Amino acid sequence: MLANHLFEYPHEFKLESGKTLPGFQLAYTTYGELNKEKNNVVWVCHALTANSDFTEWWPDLFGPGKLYDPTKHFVICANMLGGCYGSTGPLSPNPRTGVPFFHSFPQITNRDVVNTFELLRNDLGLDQIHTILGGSMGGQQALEWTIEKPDLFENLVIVASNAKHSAWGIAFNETQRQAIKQDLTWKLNTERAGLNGMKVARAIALLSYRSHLTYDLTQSEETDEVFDGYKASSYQVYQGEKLASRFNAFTYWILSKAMDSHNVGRKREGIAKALKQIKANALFVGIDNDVLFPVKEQEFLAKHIENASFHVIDSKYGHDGFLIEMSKLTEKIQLFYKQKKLKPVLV
Ligand SMILES: CC(=O)SCCNC(=O)CCNC(=O)[C@H](O)C(C)(C)COP(=O)(O)OP(=O)(O)OC[C@H]1O[C@@H](n2cnc3c(N)ncnc32)[C@H](O)[C@@H]1OP(=O)(O)O
Ligand SMILES: N[C@@H](CCO)C(=O)O
Repeated sequence: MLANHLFEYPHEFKLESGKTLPGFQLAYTTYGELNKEKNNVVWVCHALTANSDFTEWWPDLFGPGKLYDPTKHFVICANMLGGCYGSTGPLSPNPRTGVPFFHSFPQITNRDVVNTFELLRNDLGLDQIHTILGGSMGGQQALEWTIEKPDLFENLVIVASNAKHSAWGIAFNETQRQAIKQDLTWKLNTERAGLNGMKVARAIALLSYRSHLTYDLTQSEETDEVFDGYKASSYQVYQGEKLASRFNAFTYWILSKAMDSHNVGRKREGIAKALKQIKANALFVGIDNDVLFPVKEQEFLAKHIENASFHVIDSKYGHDGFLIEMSKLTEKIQLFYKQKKLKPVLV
């Protein structure tokens, strides 16, 4: 029932920057079947390093008997443009030259990513979306889309995200890109260029994805006798290695820049006016201890959107709690449907 597909867009695609891509492809995953009324669509937007297989990184939400059940819903998620899981990105061959884009891949924004989703949606003939869900960068994209197409979405669920990427978030991303830049291989046009720098970038990022409390609870030494070779140190190294086995520095660079450029108010006369466009019933969930997308950012969103609720998940994990606190997140979404008297389950 879980199926992978490819959408090819063979025409020139204009980016927000004014630059163009000579077409693109999106690799996407679906789970379940579209019903006759075409009203059972659940669209998921993935975060920075995740992929279109939502059952891998949000396993508790999707499956038979779960909140989003493939016997009732048609769940879809596309790998974002610029990524490295099958959609067009910096390692894809540039049809204009026949060799991978590498450093020549143009800068993209969340709005560009959403425009590719919109082309896919049209191609599939989906003219209503029951619920769109996204966390972190995926939440930024879900928000962009519900602003751009207010009549398309019935419900919007956003976790640990924001209306505009914060100065703090940009500073973290820039520091990570500086680490990539320091890697002497970064200038090369090879798949592994900048990979050691990216390992450091991931280690830096982890400091913003977790919290003081997380490290305290999971990486503290058990004895007073240690004076080198700390658990916290090997954890940082390991996390860099782990990402390097499934990602590349070009995509890391492009997507972190896309995140930095996130501002729903751009060319829409400001954030407040942009958020007023949203017609969907909205749920914003913040994660306690999230230093990267602090709960005040989700509270702000809820305040500026009609029909919005705001909840906080108590967590010791910080930002990554949006991927880890599955049962608490499921409860919040169930409650949202119940309070709004909405039917999450369609038959
Ligand atoms: C569910 C998935 O991970 S799907 C895989 C793709 N992931 C995605 O697409 C979404 C993004 N995912 C993520 O960001 C992360 O996977 C999270 C947030 C979901 C979970 O993070 P994790 O890194 O798995 O958890 P955590 O921080 O507890 O680290 C555990 C790993 O660190 C290792 N580790 C823990 N402490 C130490 C230490 N002191 N020194 C070295 N290694 C350590 C563990 O052995 C474990 O290794 P493993 O992942 O190879 O089993
Ligand atoms: N752990 C998340 C963090 C960004 O939200 C990821 O790697 O995508």
